[in-house]
Amino acid sequence: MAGGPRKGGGKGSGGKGGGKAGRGGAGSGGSLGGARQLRERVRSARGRRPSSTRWLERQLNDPYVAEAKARGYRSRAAFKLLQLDEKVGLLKGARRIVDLGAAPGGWTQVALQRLGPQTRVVAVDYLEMAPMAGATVLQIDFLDDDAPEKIAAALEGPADLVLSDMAAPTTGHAKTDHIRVVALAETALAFAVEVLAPGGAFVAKVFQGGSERELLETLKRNFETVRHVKPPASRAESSELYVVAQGFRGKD
Ligand SMILES: C[S@@+](CC[C@H](N)C(=O)[O-])C[C@H]1O[C@@H](n2cnc3c(N)ncnc32)[C@H](O)[C@@H]1O
Repeated sequence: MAGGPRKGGGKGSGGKGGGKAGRGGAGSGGSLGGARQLRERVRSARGRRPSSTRWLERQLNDPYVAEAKARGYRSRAAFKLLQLDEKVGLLKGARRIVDLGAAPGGWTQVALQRLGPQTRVVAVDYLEMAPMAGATVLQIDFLDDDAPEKIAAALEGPADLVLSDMAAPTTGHAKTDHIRVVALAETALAFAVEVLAPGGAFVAKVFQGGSERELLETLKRNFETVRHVKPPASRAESSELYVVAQGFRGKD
Protein backbone atom coordinates (compact mmCIF):
# COMPACT_ATOMS: atom_id res chain seq x y z
CA MET A 1 0.00 0.00 0.00
CA ALA A 2 1.32 3.40 -0.83
CA GLY A 3 1.20 6.40 1.44
CA GLY A 4 2.03 4.86 4.78
CA PRO A 5 1.92 1.87 7.01
CA ARG A 6 -0.69 -0.78 6.41
CA LYS A 7 -2.60 -1.98 9.40
CA GLY A 8 -2.75 -5.70 9.76
CA GLY A 9 0.49 -7.04 8.24
CA GLY A 10 3.62 -8.42 9.88
CA LYS A 11 4.27 -9.39 13.46
CA GLY A 12 4.75 -7.01 16.31
CA SER A 13 7.89 -7.14 18.38
CA GLY A 14 5.86 -7.12 21.56
CA GLY A 15 8.66 -5.27 23.30
CA LYS A 16 8.01 -2.32 25.54
CA GLY A 17 8.45 1.23 24.34
CA GLY A 18 8.30 0.71 20.59
CA GLY A 19 10.66 -2.10 19.65
CA LYS A 20 12.49 -1.92 16.35
CA ALA A 21 10.07 -1.80 13.46
CA GLY A 22 11.03 -3.39 10.17
CA ARG A 23 11.53 -1.30 7.08
CA GLY A 24 8.63 -0.76 4.77
CA GLY A 25 8.64 -1.27 1.05
CA ALA A 26 10.55 0.95 -1.29
CA GLY A 27 7.42 2.80 -2.39
CA SER A 28 6.79 6.34 -1.29
CA GLY A 29 4.54 5.36 1.57
CA GLY A 30 5.59 1.73 1.93
CA SER A 31 4.06 -1.05 3.94
CA LEU A 32 3.92 -1.71 7.62
CA GLY A 33 6.93 -4.04 7.71
CA GLY A 34 7.54 -4.93 11.31
CA ALA A 35 5.25 -2.49 13.07
CA ARG A 36 3.57 -4.04 16.08
CA GLN A 37 0.29 -5.86 15.89
CA LEU A 38 -0.14 -6.75 19.54
CA ARG A 39 -1.82 -3.95 21.33
CA GLU A 40 0.28 -2.46 24.10
CA ARG A 41 -1.50 -1.65 27.32
CA VAL A 42 0.03 1.06 29.45
CA ARG A 43 -0.54 0.86 33.16
CA SER A 44 -1.27 4.13 34.81
CA ALA A 45 1.65 5.14 36.97
CA ARG A 46 1.72 7.33 40.02
CA GLY A 47 2.24 10.90 38.94
CA ARG A 48 1.22 10.23 35.34
CA ARG A 49 -1.99 11.93 34.34
CA PRO A 50 -4.64 9.77 32.62
CA SER A 51 -4.30 11.91 29.47
CA SER A 52 -0.55 11.16 29.41
CA THR A 53 -1.23 7.46 29.84
CA ARG A 54 -3.69 7.57 26.94
CA TRP A 55 -1.14 9.47 24.81
CA LEU A 56 1.58 6.94 25.60
CA GLU A 57 -0.70 4.03 24.79
CA ARG A 58 -1.70 5.61 21.51
CA GLN A 59 1.93 6.24 20.55
CA LEU A 60 2.91 2.66 21.33
CA ASN A 61 0.08 1.26 19.23
CA ASP A 62 0.31 3.64 16.32
CA PRO A 63 1.78 1.96 13.23
CA TYR A 64 2.74 5.35 11.79
CA VAL A 65 4.86 6.14 14.84
CA ALA A 66 6.69 2.82 14.43
CA GLU A 67 7.11 3.28 10.70
CA ALA A 68 8.32 6.87 11.06
CA LYS A 69 10.96 5.61 13.49
CA ALA A 70 11.97 2.80 11.14
CA ARG A 71 12.38 5.17 8.21
CA GLY A 72 14.11 7.87 10.18
CA TYR A 73 11.35 10.44 9.83
CA ARG A 74 11.31 13.05 12.52
CA SER A 75 7.55 12.78 12.94
CA ARG A 76 4.58 10.60 11.99
CA ALA A 77 3.26 13.74 10.28
CA ALA A 78 5.66 12.93 7.42
CA PHE A 79 3.13 10.36 6.21
CA LYS A 80 0.43 12.98 5.92
CA LEU A 81 2.45 14.91 3.34
CA LEU A 82 3.39 11.70 1.52
CA GLN A 83 -0.28 10.78 1.32
CA LEU A 84 -1.42 14.26 0.31
CA ASP A 85 1.20 14.23 -2.42
CA GLU A 86 0.09 10.82 -3.62
CA LYS A 87 -3.50 11.90 -3.75
CA VAL A 88 -3.15 15.25 -5.49
CA GLY A 89 0.46 15.54 -6.73
CA LEU A 90 1.88 18.47 -4.82
CA LEU A 91 5.62 18.11 -4.80
CA LYS A 92 6.64 17.24 -8.35
CA GLY A 93 8.58 20.05 -9.97
CA ALA A 94 8.50 22.34 -6.91
CA ARG A 95 11.72 24.34 -6.68
CA ARG A 96 10.89 26.63 -3.77
CA ILE A 97 8.78 25.48 -0.85
CA VAL A 98 7.73 27.18 2.37
CA ASP A 99 6.92 24.80 5.24
CA LEU A 100 5.05 26.71 7.96
CA GLY A 101 4.87 25.02 11.35
CA ALA A 102 7.71 22.76 10.29
CA ALA A 103 9.11 21.39 13.57
CA PRO A 104 10.28 18.74 14.19
CA GLY A 105 10.70 18.50 10.41
CA GLY A 106 8.83 15.53 8.92
CA TRP A 107 7.31 17.48 6.04
CA THR A 108 10.60 19.21 5.23
CA GLN A 109 12.30 15.81 5.18
CA VAL A 110 9.72 14.38 2.78
CA ALA A 111 9.99 17.38 0.44
CA LEU A 112 13.79 17.23 0.34
CA GLN A 113 13.82 13.46 -0.05
CA ARG A 114 11.40 13.63 -2.94
CA LEU A 115 12.90 16.58 -4.72
CA GLY A 116 16.58 16.60 -3.93
CA PRO A 117 19.03 19.37 -3.13
CA GLN A 118 18.08 21.60 -6.07
CA THR A 119 14.90 22.41 -4.16
CA ARG A 120 14.95 25.15 -1.56
CA VAL A 121 12.82 24.51 1.51
CA VAL A 122 12.31 27.29 4.02
CA ALA A 123 11.15 25.68 7.26
CA VAL A 124 9.47 28.00 9.75
CA ASP A 125 8.56 27.35 13.36
CA TYR A 126 8.71 29.19 16.65
CA LEU A 127 10.00 25.99 18.22
CA GLU A 128 13.56 24.93 17.73
CA MET A 129 14.08 22.57 14.82
CA ALA A 130 17.30 20.62 14.38
CA PRO A 131 19.15 21.68 11.22
CA MET A 132 18.55 19.65 8.08
CA ALA A 133 20.83 19.56 5.06
CA GLY A 134 19.16 21.45 2.23
CA ALA A 135 16.68 23.35 4.39
CA THR A 136 16.80 26.91 5.66
CA VAL A 137 15.36 26.79 9.15
CA LEU A 138 13.86 30.01 10.53
CA GLN A 139 12.96 29.92 14.20
CA ILE A 140 10.37 32.68 14.20
CA ASP A 141 6.72 33.20 15.03
CA PHE A 142 4.92 33.28 11.71
CA LEU A 143 2.45 35.80 13.16
CA ASP A 144 5.22 38.35 13.81
CA ASP A 145 4.94 41.40 11.56
CA ASP A 146 8.32 40.89 9.96
CA ALA A 147 7.97 37.11 9.43
CA PRO A 148 6.75 37.32 5.79
CA GLU A 149 9.69 39.53 4.88
CA LYS A 150 12.20 37.15 6.50
CA ILE A 151 10.71 34.12 4.77
CA ALA A 152 10.60 35.85 1.38
CA ALA A 153 14.26 36.85 1.78
CA ALA A 154 15.23 33.23 2.52
CA LEU A 155 13.23 31.99 -0.47
CA GLU A 156 15.07 34.21 -2.97
CA GLY A 157 12.26 33.99 -5.50
CA PRO A 158 8.63 33.00 -5.94
CA ALA A 159 7.43 29.84 -4.20
CA ASP A 160 5.85 26.88 -5.97
CA LEU A 161 4.31 25.49 -2.82
CA VAL A 162 3.31 26.93 0.54
CA LEU A 163 2.53 24.32 3.17
CA SER A 164 1.03 25.05 6.56
CA ASP A 165 0.75 22.33 9.17
CA MET A 166 0.64 25.04 11.87
CA ALA A 167 -1.47 24.34 14.89
CA ALA A 168 -1.56 26.22 18.16
CA PRO A 169 -1.61 24.04 21.28
CA THR A 170 -5.17 22.76 21.65
CA THR A 171 -7.33 24.12 24.45
CA GLY A 172 -9.79 21.21 24.50
CA HIS A 173 -12.53 23.63 23.53
CA ALA A 174 -13.34 22.59 19.96
CA LYS A 175 -14.71 25.94 18.81
CA THR A 176 -11.75 27.92 20.15
CA ASP A 177 -9.29 25.44 18.62
CA HIS A 178 -11.07 25.67 15.29
CA ILE A 179 -11.04 29.47 15.26
CA ARG A 180 -7.32 29.50 16.05
CA VAL A 181 -6.37 27.01 13.37
CA VAL A 182 -8.46 28.82 10.75
CA ALA A 183 -6.83 32.14 11.74
CA LEU A 184 -3.42 30.55 11.17
CA ALA A 185 -4.57 29.16 7.81
CA GLU A 186 -5.94 32.57 6.77
CA THR A 187 -2.65 34.28 7.64
CA ALA A 188 -0.75 31.56 5.77
CA LEU A 189 -3.00 32.09 2.74
CA ALA A 190 -2.49 35.86 2.77
CA PHE A 191 1.24 35.19 2.73
CA ALA A 192 0.94 32.51 0.03
CA VAL A 193 -0.90 34.88 -2.29
CA GLU A 194 2.06 37.26 -2.01
CA VAL A 195 4.85 34.75 -2.62
CA LEU A 196 3.43 32.03 -4.89
CA ALA A 197 4.32 31.81 -8.55
CA PRO A 198 1.40 31.40 -10.97
CA GLY A 199 0.40 27.72 -11.02
CA GLY A 200 1.63 27.25 -7.43
CA ALA A 201 -0.16 25.39 -4.66
CA PHE A 202 -1.19 25.95 -1.07
CA VAL A 203 -1.98 23.44 1.68
CA ALA A 204 -3.20 24.25 5.19
CA LYS A 205 -4.41 22.33 8.18
CA VAL A 206 -7.99 23.11 9.25
CA PHE A 207 -10.51 21.38 11.49
CA GLN A 208 -13.76 19.85 10.28
CA GLY A 209 -17.11 21.41 10.94
CA GLY A 210 -16.31 25.05 11.48
CA SER A 211 -16.70 28.36 9.81
CA GLU A 212 -14.01 28.68 7.18
CA ARG A 213 -16.29 30.36 4.66
CA GLU A 214 -14.01 33.35 4.16
CA LEU A 215 -10.95 31.14 3.79
CA LEU A 216 -12.69 29.02 1.16
CA GLU A 217 -13.96 32.05 -0.75
CA THR A 218 -10.47 33.54 -0.93
CA LEU A 219 -9.06 30.18 -2.00
CA LYS A 220 -11.63 29.79 -4.77
CA ARG A 221 -10.92 33.28 -6.07
CA ASN A 222 -7.19 32.65 -6.22
CA PHE A 223 -6.84 29.00 -7.23
CA GLU A 224 -8.26 26.81 -9.97
CA THR A 225 -9.03 23.86 -7.71
CA VAL A 226 -9.78 23.71 -3.99
CA ARG A 227 -10.53 20.54 -2.06
CA HIS A 228 -10.46 19.08 1.41
CA VAL A 229 -8.36 15.98 2.00
CA LYS A 230 -8.03 13.86 5.11
CA PRO A 231 -4.94 11.69 4.68
CA PRO A 232 -5.18 8.24 6.28
CA ALA A 233 -2.34 9.15 8.66
CA SER A 234 -4.52 11.87 10.15
CA ARG A 235 -6.08 10.23 13.20
CA ALA A 236 -9.69 9.22 12.62
CA GLU A 237 -10.76 10.64 15.96
CA SER A 238 -9.27 14.02 15.11
CA SER A 239 -11.28 16.58 13.18
CA GLU A 240 -8.09 17.65 11.41
CA LEU A 241 -8.06 17.79 7.65
CA TYR A 242 -6.22 19.73 4.98
CA VAL A 243 -7.44 22.24 2.50
CA VAL A 244 -5.50 21.85 -0.74
CA ALA A 245 -5.55 24.57 -3.39
CA GLN A 246 -3.79 24.16 -6.71
CA GLY A 247 -3.31 26.27 -9.81
CA PHE A 248 -2.64 29.70 -8.31
CA ARG A 249 -4.04 32.26 -10.71
CA GLY A 250 -1.35 34.84 -9.92
CA LYS A 251 -1.45 38.14 -8.11
CA ASP A 252 -4.12 40.60 -9.27
C1 LIG B 1 1.65 19.55 13.90
S1 LIG B 1 3.13 20.39 14.21
C2 LIG B 1 3.95 20.29 12.65
C3 LIG B 1 4.56 18.96 12.32
C4 LIG B 1 5.40 19.04 11.06
N1 LIG B 1 4.59 19.26 9.89
C5 LIG B 1 6.21 17.80 10.84
O1 LIG B 1 6.06 17.17 9.80
O2 LIG B 1 7.05 17.44 11.68
C6 LIG B 1 2.58 22.05 14.24
C7 LIG B 1 3.69 23.08 14.41
O3 LIG B 1 3.16 24.39 14.21
C8 LIG B 1 3.96 25.28 14.94
N2 LIG B 1 3.32 26.58 15.03
C9 LIG B 1 2.10 26.87 15.53
N3 LIG B 1 1.87 28.19 15.48
C10 LIG B 1 2.97 28.75 14.92
C11 LIG B 1 3.34 30.10 14.61
N4 LIG B 1 2.52 31.12 14.88
N5 LIG B 1 4.54 30.32 14.06
C12 LIG B 1 5.38 29.29 13.81
N6 LIG B 1 5.10 28.01 14.08
C13 LIG B 1 3.90 27.74 14.63
C14 LIG B 1 4.12 24.54 16.27
O4 LIG B 1 5.21 25.05 17.00
C15 LIG B 1 4.30 23.10 15.82
O5 LIG B 1 5.66 22.74 15.75
